[in-house]
Amino acid sequence: MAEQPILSVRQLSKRFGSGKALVRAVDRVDLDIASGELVLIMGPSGSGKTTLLSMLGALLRPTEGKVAVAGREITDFAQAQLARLRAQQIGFVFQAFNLMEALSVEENVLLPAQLAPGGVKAARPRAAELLSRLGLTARAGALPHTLSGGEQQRVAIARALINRPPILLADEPTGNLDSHRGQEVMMILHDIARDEGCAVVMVTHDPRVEEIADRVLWLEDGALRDRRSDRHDWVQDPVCGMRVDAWTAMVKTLYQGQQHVFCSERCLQRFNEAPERYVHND
Ligand SMILES: Nc1ncnc2c1ncn2[C@@H]1O[C@H](COP(=O)(O)OP(=O)(O)OP(=O)(O)O)[C@@H](O)[C@H]1O
Repeated sequence: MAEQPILSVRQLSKRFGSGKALVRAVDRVDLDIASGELVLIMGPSGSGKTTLLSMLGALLRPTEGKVAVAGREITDFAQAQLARLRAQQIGFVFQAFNLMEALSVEENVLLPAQLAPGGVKAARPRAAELLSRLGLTARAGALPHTLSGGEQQRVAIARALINRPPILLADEPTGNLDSHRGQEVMMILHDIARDEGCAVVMVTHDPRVEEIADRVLWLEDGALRDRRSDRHDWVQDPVCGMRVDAWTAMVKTLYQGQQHVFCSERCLQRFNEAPERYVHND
């Protein structure tokens, strides 16, 4: 990576609990993210994705290791410094849109600008530009509950970008959206990464997003690896017959000592109802 990474972590670890209850949620992760890059973090449930993202966004202090934003180490920052850093350098988009219900769309978008040097007034043209870009101009005065899920998530994206942060962190941003709206939100994030030079790091379970990502990282048991360099391990879903990558599949079960992999929870449920229908011991 020729340029200095906008976000860099070294030997980053987070442990919860102790003794028998010790959880190594993130375990000695090294990672460099460049400006304008769209990076996906995927992995099974409970593998440490949210914990890693929270440390990347200075929302959670690591147990060990270092985090640097634009070459500046933030590990020893006091709470007030971290709050300023988050307000100015990092935008967050979550699965739950977390909009303020009593505020209009535009007021929601402008909220983080209160913490920016120019304040809300200076940010108004930027808010108008973002609302236009995200197709929300006509809804600027509306209250969030009158918007569709996809529109609400677009408001959350505009809010995350109001202070022109060089880093945008998104945790399951399409988790509450149908596939069409989800795809739309993904393309917006992709375009923003490209046009604004913003690094986008996204946690997702959605394999369709892989196509638009620059890098796909796989987190398992707290450890990270580059998934595209790994080979695929194609197997057949025993219920529907679909080709599934056993290496990355989320839905698996053990039956008679053998692992079976499924395309969805629905197929697993059907399998569990009558496994003997799908497993042939010949
Ligand atoms: N505050 C906490 N206290 C104790 N354990 C925690 C805490 N936060 C997370 N963990 C544990 O750390 C591990 C990683 O959790 P994390 O939420 O980061 O996983 P994830 O990959 O984001 O999961 P999912 O895809 O289900 O959201 C889990 O075993 C979880 O139970």
